Amino acid sequence: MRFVVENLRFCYKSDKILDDISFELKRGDVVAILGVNGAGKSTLLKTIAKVVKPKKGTVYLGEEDIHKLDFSELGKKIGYVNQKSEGGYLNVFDTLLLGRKIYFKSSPKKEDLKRVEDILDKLDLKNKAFTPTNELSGGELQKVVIARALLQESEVLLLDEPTNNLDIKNQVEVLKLVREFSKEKKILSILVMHDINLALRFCDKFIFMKDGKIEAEGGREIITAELIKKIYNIDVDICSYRGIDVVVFKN
Ligand SMILES: Nc1ncnc2c1ncn2[C@@H]1O[C@H](COP(=O)(O)OP(=O)(O)OP(=O)(O)O)[C@@H](O)[C@H]1O
Repeated sequence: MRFVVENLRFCYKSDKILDDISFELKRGDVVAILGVNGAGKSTLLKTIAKVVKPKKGTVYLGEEDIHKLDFSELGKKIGYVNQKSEGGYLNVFDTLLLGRKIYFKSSPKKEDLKRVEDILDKLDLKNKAFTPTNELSGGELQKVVIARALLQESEVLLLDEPTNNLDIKNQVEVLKLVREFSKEKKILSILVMHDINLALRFCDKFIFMKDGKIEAEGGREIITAELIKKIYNIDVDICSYRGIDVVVFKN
């Protein structure tokens, strides 16, 4: 199953924010979208998720133009977590159960409850299960909204800066889980990220944006000191530590 973004263009009033964005990805891939502040990364996710309407272009999932689907159909195909989440009066358990709502009618099945319990355990949130989400810390809330999106098991998962607010252990836990879900359930995960080293550890494919356009895309072989200089205007070395590529900035 192919996921194809074709000639997307988006403007805020007269400002062109996305210009002729095209790429093709496949299910099971974990993809990082990288680039400087203001490059258009969040706008690209919003345009794919139909939060904003493109001026031009199409997004296909298989043969289907996903922008022609209504919102409930779209929800089954695309999960989207934006940069800023707000808590509410529902507790963590019920909030997570909402992620399973498309799989049951009036009451949840045993399987749905089990899925929620498992993810609470994996993300170390068991002790917060009955806490209203508006009483969580920023990082705890971030984990809950990502967990809810994972439980939805949509075909494409869009996460805008998923490790924002998270300490280093939770950054690793969340990205591990996103990767596990993507591989097990053949979900295409597209993540806006700033930390290139985390992206290198957890993603298979990289899309670098600059001024609303794609500057480079591909596997880890595209991440070179030249590309980093071109995108961020900083000098780096790319080293290998225990077989892992690491980007280190030079003084
Ligand atoms: N609601 C809006 N109205 C007008 N312009 C906007 C709006 N939202 C974003 N923009 C502009 O669109 C451009 C792209 O913003 P976007 O949030 O997509 O960038 P980004 O690459 O995700 O940045 P960051 O890394 O800082 O989150 C920026 O120049 C921003 O000022």
